[in-house]
Amino acid sequence: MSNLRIFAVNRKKISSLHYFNNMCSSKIRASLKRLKLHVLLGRNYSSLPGLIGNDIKSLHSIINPPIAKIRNIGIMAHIDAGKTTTTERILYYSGYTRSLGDVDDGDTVTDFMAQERERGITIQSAAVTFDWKGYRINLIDTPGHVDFTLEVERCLRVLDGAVAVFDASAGVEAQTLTVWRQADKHKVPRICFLNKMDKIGASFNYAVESIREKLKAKPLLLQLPIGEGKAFKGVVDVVSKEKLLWNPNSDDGKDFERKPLLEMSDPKLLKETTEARNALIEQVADLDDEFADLVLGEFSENFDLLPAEKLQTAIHRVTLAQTAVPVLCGSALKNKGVQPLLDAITMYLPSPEERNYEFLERISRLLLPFADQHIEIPLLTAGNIALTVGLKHTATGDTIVSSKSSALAASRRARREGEKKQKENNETERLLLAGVEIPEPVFFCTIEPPSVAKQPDLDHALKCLQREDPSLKVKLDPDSGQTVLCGMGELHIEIIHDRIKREYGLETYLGPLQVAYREAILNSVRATDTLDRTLGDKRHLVTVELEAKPMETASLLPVIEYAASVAGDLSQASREAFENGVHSACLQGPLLGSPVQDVAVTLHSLVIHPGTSTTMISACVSRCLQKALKKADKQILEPLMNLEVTVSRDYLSPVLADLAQRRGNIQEIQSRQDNKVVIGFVPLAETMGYSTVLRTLTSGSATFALELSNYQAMNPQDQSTLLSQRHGLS
Ligand SMILES: Nc1nc2c(ncn2[C@@H]2O[C@H](COP(=O)(O)OP(=O)(O)OP(=O)(O)O)[C@@H](O)[C@H]2O)c(=O)[nH]1
Repeated sequence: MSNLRIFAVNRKKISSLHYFNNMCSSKIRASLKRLKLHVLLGRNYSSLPGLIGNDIKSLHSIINPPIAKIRNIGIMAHIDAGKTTTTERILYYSGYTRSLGDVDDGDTVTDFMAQERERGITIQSAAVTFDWKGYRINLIDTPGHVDFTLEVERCLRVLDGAVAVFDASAGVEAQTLTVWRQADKHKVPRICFLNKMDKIGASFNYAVESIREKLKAKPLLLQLPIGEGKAFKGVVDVVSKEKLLWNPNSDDGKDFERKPLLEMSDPKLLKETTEARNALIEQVADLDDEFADLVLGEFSENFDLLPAEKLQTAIHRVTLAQTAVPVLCGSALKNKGVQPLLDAITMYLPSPEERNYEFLERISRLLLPFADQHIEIPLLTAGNIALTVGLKHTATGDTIVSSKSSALAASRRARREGEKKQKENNETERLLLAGVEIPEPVFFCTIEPPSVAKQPDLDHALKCLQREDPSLKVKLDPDSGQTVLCGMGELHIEIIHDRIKREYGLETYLGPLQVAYREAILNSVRATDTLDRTLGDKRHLVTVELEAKPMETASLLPVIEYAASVAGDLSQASREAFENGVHSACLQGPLLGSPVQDVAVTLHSLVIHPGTSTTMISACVSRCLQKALKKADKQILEPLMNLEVTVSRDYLSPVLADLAQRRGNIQEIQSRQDNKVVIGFVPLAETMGYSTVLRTLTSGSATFALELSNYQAMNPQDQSTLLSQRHGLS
């Protein structure tokens, strides 16, 4: 951090968004070389926000908009709901791009990685900055595929607000639930955009109902659709009682008219809208006391007299308090409804200062991100997103602070905050950005460089990729010495493999993909062990007696207990040595060498000869525990996935038949318009290559989502087949 100049401002409450992308310097250099502001990959870009032509002098002013005018937002959704398409429209209408990108043509701004363009999916979050009606919007497009949930989480924790995009024909889908929960965890205010209103089967009411039921959220209907499916023409603004109709002859959706609803021309729509507006007013008044006072006082006789701005301000407060979510609708693909969505982002989502962060940092080398381009900027104020370089030891999830003492103060505060976590409106609650929770990987495989001489290059590439993506784990197989990649799914590992080739020029070889199993014991066992070793002239002698027993914790962390006879006599160093030994033994179970879950270990006796090193104590404990685990009755646990397949009725039977062969357990089959949604569980081991098979079975018409549910015991027959395979017996 040598070239980092930082200062902190304590007096004033300043919000700040510390989004420092941990790009490796080589990657940054590559990006800088590519830095051309106006031409990128054949797309037609407009100038930077606020810049007139190429006037770099005005850069200072564009970098520091008033904080109240900044919106740091993310777009999140289930895969294929239309995040990238919506983002493209947003960029186009804001003037950031001069042509409309298309996911299906592979030329979008935010999906700039080669893999994203080829596969038509978002993998890495991309940040873009643009202006809309005097507001500065920093927008992050996040991936929808479950293999990349960590990427979503690392974005959510720095966002001030988010737009949740839904496919209006499907409503809430599996991955929406996951990201919604993540957004709940990081307390990110949201608005919902029901996209694909043009699609056959699109249903505004159905989608709203699913938000209410599945997300347990209170939808505030700020718009009503005018027509659905092919008949979708525009929307009604419920707050202002206006209709917004897009010119059917406009090919980019820029041309639309906003007209008040009139009794003469639209009696039915006006009646519906008035009812919807009254319901909205009542709903907001229920959630916001200040607004309730206003409504009950001045406007109780006639809600029609209530000015739109008063309602908007109250909706803003309710959105910020996360007691309800505004709902809008449209069709990004057909260029309808995106401009009002932008208005809603500026109107209802909070500015960073409303979110109570307290840091301001200044760093000497700062870059402003424009998807895969970066422009160097002199300074950055609170609430903005920037990249910085040269932070060699930081990784995704770190919070950067201004000095050691402020870090200490922050951690003290965080501890205090933990103690009074239950208290509402805790001002310090958001001071430290919560670290990202890194999910345990479920798949692994070996990776080999093209030649031994290239191993250091591979190690370097993996180190860089891991810092960007902590859900990728890399370890050495202790027996074979091979490098092992552990990831969140088949696609995740495939993409890593691809990136090593494209970004680091290394052609690597992957071994077969293996499932990350776990092991558990079924009964209590006791063991003793003695280690007696003389190293140089020093004798290390230790005897341990311990007991391992099964326990339902669903955790890889062993529960450690001390028998009353030893508890008082142990020094802190011996305790730590014992715990280290237990942890290391639990990493490698006796059946497959997989981690051991659900185990409690009790120390009954530990006799240490004076001068014995703590390493030797740990080694003895570890060996003793392994002995105990070996003696116990054992069980392999396999990852079980929640599966949701959306398939048209015609293809339901082959999909179900295939799932039966994959040891699938179907819980429910729902109807969703013309589709069937199959919900159930399937062991991860049976999902390899599922996307290809599903595509073939359904002529590409089905979609699916997988998410880790839990680890379940394998049945004895499957377990013995697996063990024979692993031990080369079949
Ligand atoms: N009918 C219709 N199709 C849409 C609409 N918006 C997007 N699509 C299509 O839906 C598909 C997925 O769109 P994307 O924008 O890539 O969705 P995404 O949510 O970014 O997907 P991931 O990045 O893979 O998570 C593409 O084929 C789009 O053309 C819409 O408003 N109406």
